[in-house]
Amino acid sequence: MNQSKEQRILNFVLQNAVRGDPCSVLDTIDKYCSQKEWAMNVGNEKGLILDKTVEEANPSVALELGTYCGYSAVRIARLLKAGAHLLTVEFNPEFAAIAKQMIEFAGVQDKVKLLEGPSEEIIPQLKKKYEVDTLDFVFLDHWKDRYTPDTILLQECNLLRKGSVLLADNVIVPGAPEFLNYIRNNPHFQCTNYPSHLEYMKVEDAMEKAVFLG
Ligand SMILES: O=C(NC/C=C/[C@H]1OC[C@H](O)[C@@H]1O)c1cc([N+](=O)[O-])cc(O)c1O
Ligand SMILES: [Mg+2]
Repeated sequence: MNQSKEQRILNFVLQNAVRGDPCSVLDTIDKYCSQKEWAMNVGNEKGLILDKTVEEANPSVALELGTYCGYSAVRIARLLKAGAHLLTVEFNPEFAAIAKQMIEFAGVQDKVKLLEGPSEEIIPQLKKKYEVDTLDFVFLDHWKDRYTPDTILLQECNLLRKGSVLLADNVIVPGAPEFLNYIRNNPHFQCTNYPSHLEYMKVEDAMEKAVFLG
């Protein structure tokens, strides 16, 4: 049975990146996906916006929705302080298996917990099953029509505190118009838009930051 694109990306990393070096893993994925096969990693341009947002938030507990191959999980985990950790949620078992290997190769496995399943099932389990109090940072990069319901669910589950930072990828392409409408008209969030480009393409995209005001 021939390999998936995601398996080809992982193999390219295993053969060309430096084990235990997160930056080399990120650069190698970006090289493959810009030169050989496009893939939906956040990429280096939007990745720099993600880096700055994570550094500013300096989270103890971070959540990512939509792991895919683990590119942004590695990107976030490499910036976390000692004792901080990232919970990342992936619904697709094939992607989760690839991401697990990517995270381990990068050497950030001690900072990352990969949770397999639908976000709407996992979010309500975070407090009791995964011992989360509140989330300091949330990266939304999963199904675009889940951004709004999952943001509402995070609030209903009391997982946000005053100052929690949400960052959403792809608010232009593929687009999350209903999320933008929800979050920008919600008085409990302070929003900032970061224009950028779709990963590996000359297509406009943007990220939206939303700080929970409590
Ligand atoms: O669908 C996108 N992301 C949704 C990811 C979906 C995955 O996460 C949840 C589910 O397991 C699925 O495997 C996406 C699509 C494009 N795109 O250009 O098509 C670009 C991006 O950055 C994206 O995050
Ligand atoms: Mg994305």
